[in-house]
Amino acid sequence: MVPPLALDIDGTLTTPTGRIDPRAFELLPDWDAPIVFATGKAFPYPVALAHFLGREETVIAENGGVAYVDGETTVVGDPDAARAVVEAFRERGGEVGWGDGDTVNRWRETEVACSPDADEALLREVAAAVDDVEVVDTGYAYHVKSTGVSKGRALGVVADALGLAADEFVAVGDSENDVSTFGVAGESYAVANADDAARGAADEVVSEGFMDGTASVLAALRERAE
Ligand SMILES: O=C(O)COP(=O)(O)O
Ligand SMILES: [Mg+2]
Repeated sequence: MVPPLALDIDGTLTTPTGRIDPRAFELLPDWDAPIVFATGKAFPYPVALAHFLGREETVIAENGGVAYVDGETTVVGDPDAARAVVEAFRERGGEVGWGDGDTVNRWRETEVACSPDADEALLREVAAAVDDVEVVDTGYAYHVKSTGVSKGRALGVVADALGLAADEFVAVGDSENDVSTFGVAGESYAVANADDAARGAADEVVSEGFMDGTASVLAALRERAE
């Protein structure tokens, strides 16, 4: 039996230019165990990915702020604190940086994401003045979120609902926001493009990056299960 998977999206299932790697559509639809898509992106993104892969919509979004499994949504964190930080950041001249429509934050319920081009030093300075809020850098965004909210904690909730333990999952990821997942999963892999935090937390750093790395982990898990 192949193991259940907790898969990060950006940097893990994508190409270096941010597209979903087409191999996701070959490898994931028939994976014969639960897959949890665990992302920093807003709720609709992993739901759409699961939907178009023909998988159960079992997802963790917003770095653990939102979890969805078996039709049940769990929302944790203090969006008002995150929004207050970003408001103060704006008042001091900071820009969230996604342009006019801002689809990055439009459906975000528990945190606020700022563009990688945003003024990191100013954002961190403003956030440091507010209790229980932190800034997490995924390489794709600076997330202003409640401390204590994490993908790893959400994986516990989701696993429980599936009748599994979090340590039955194999996790693959690439950044700081995957460290908590790596901490609770039974086995964890950082792809080669991973940041130092993810590399340090993973059981293994694979030699290939992005979907090349993830595909090699999946192939090894499949082989082991045969
Ligand atoms: O939304 C981000 O910043 C990164 O998303 P990810 O957690 O899927 O890598
Ligand atoms: Mg990622």
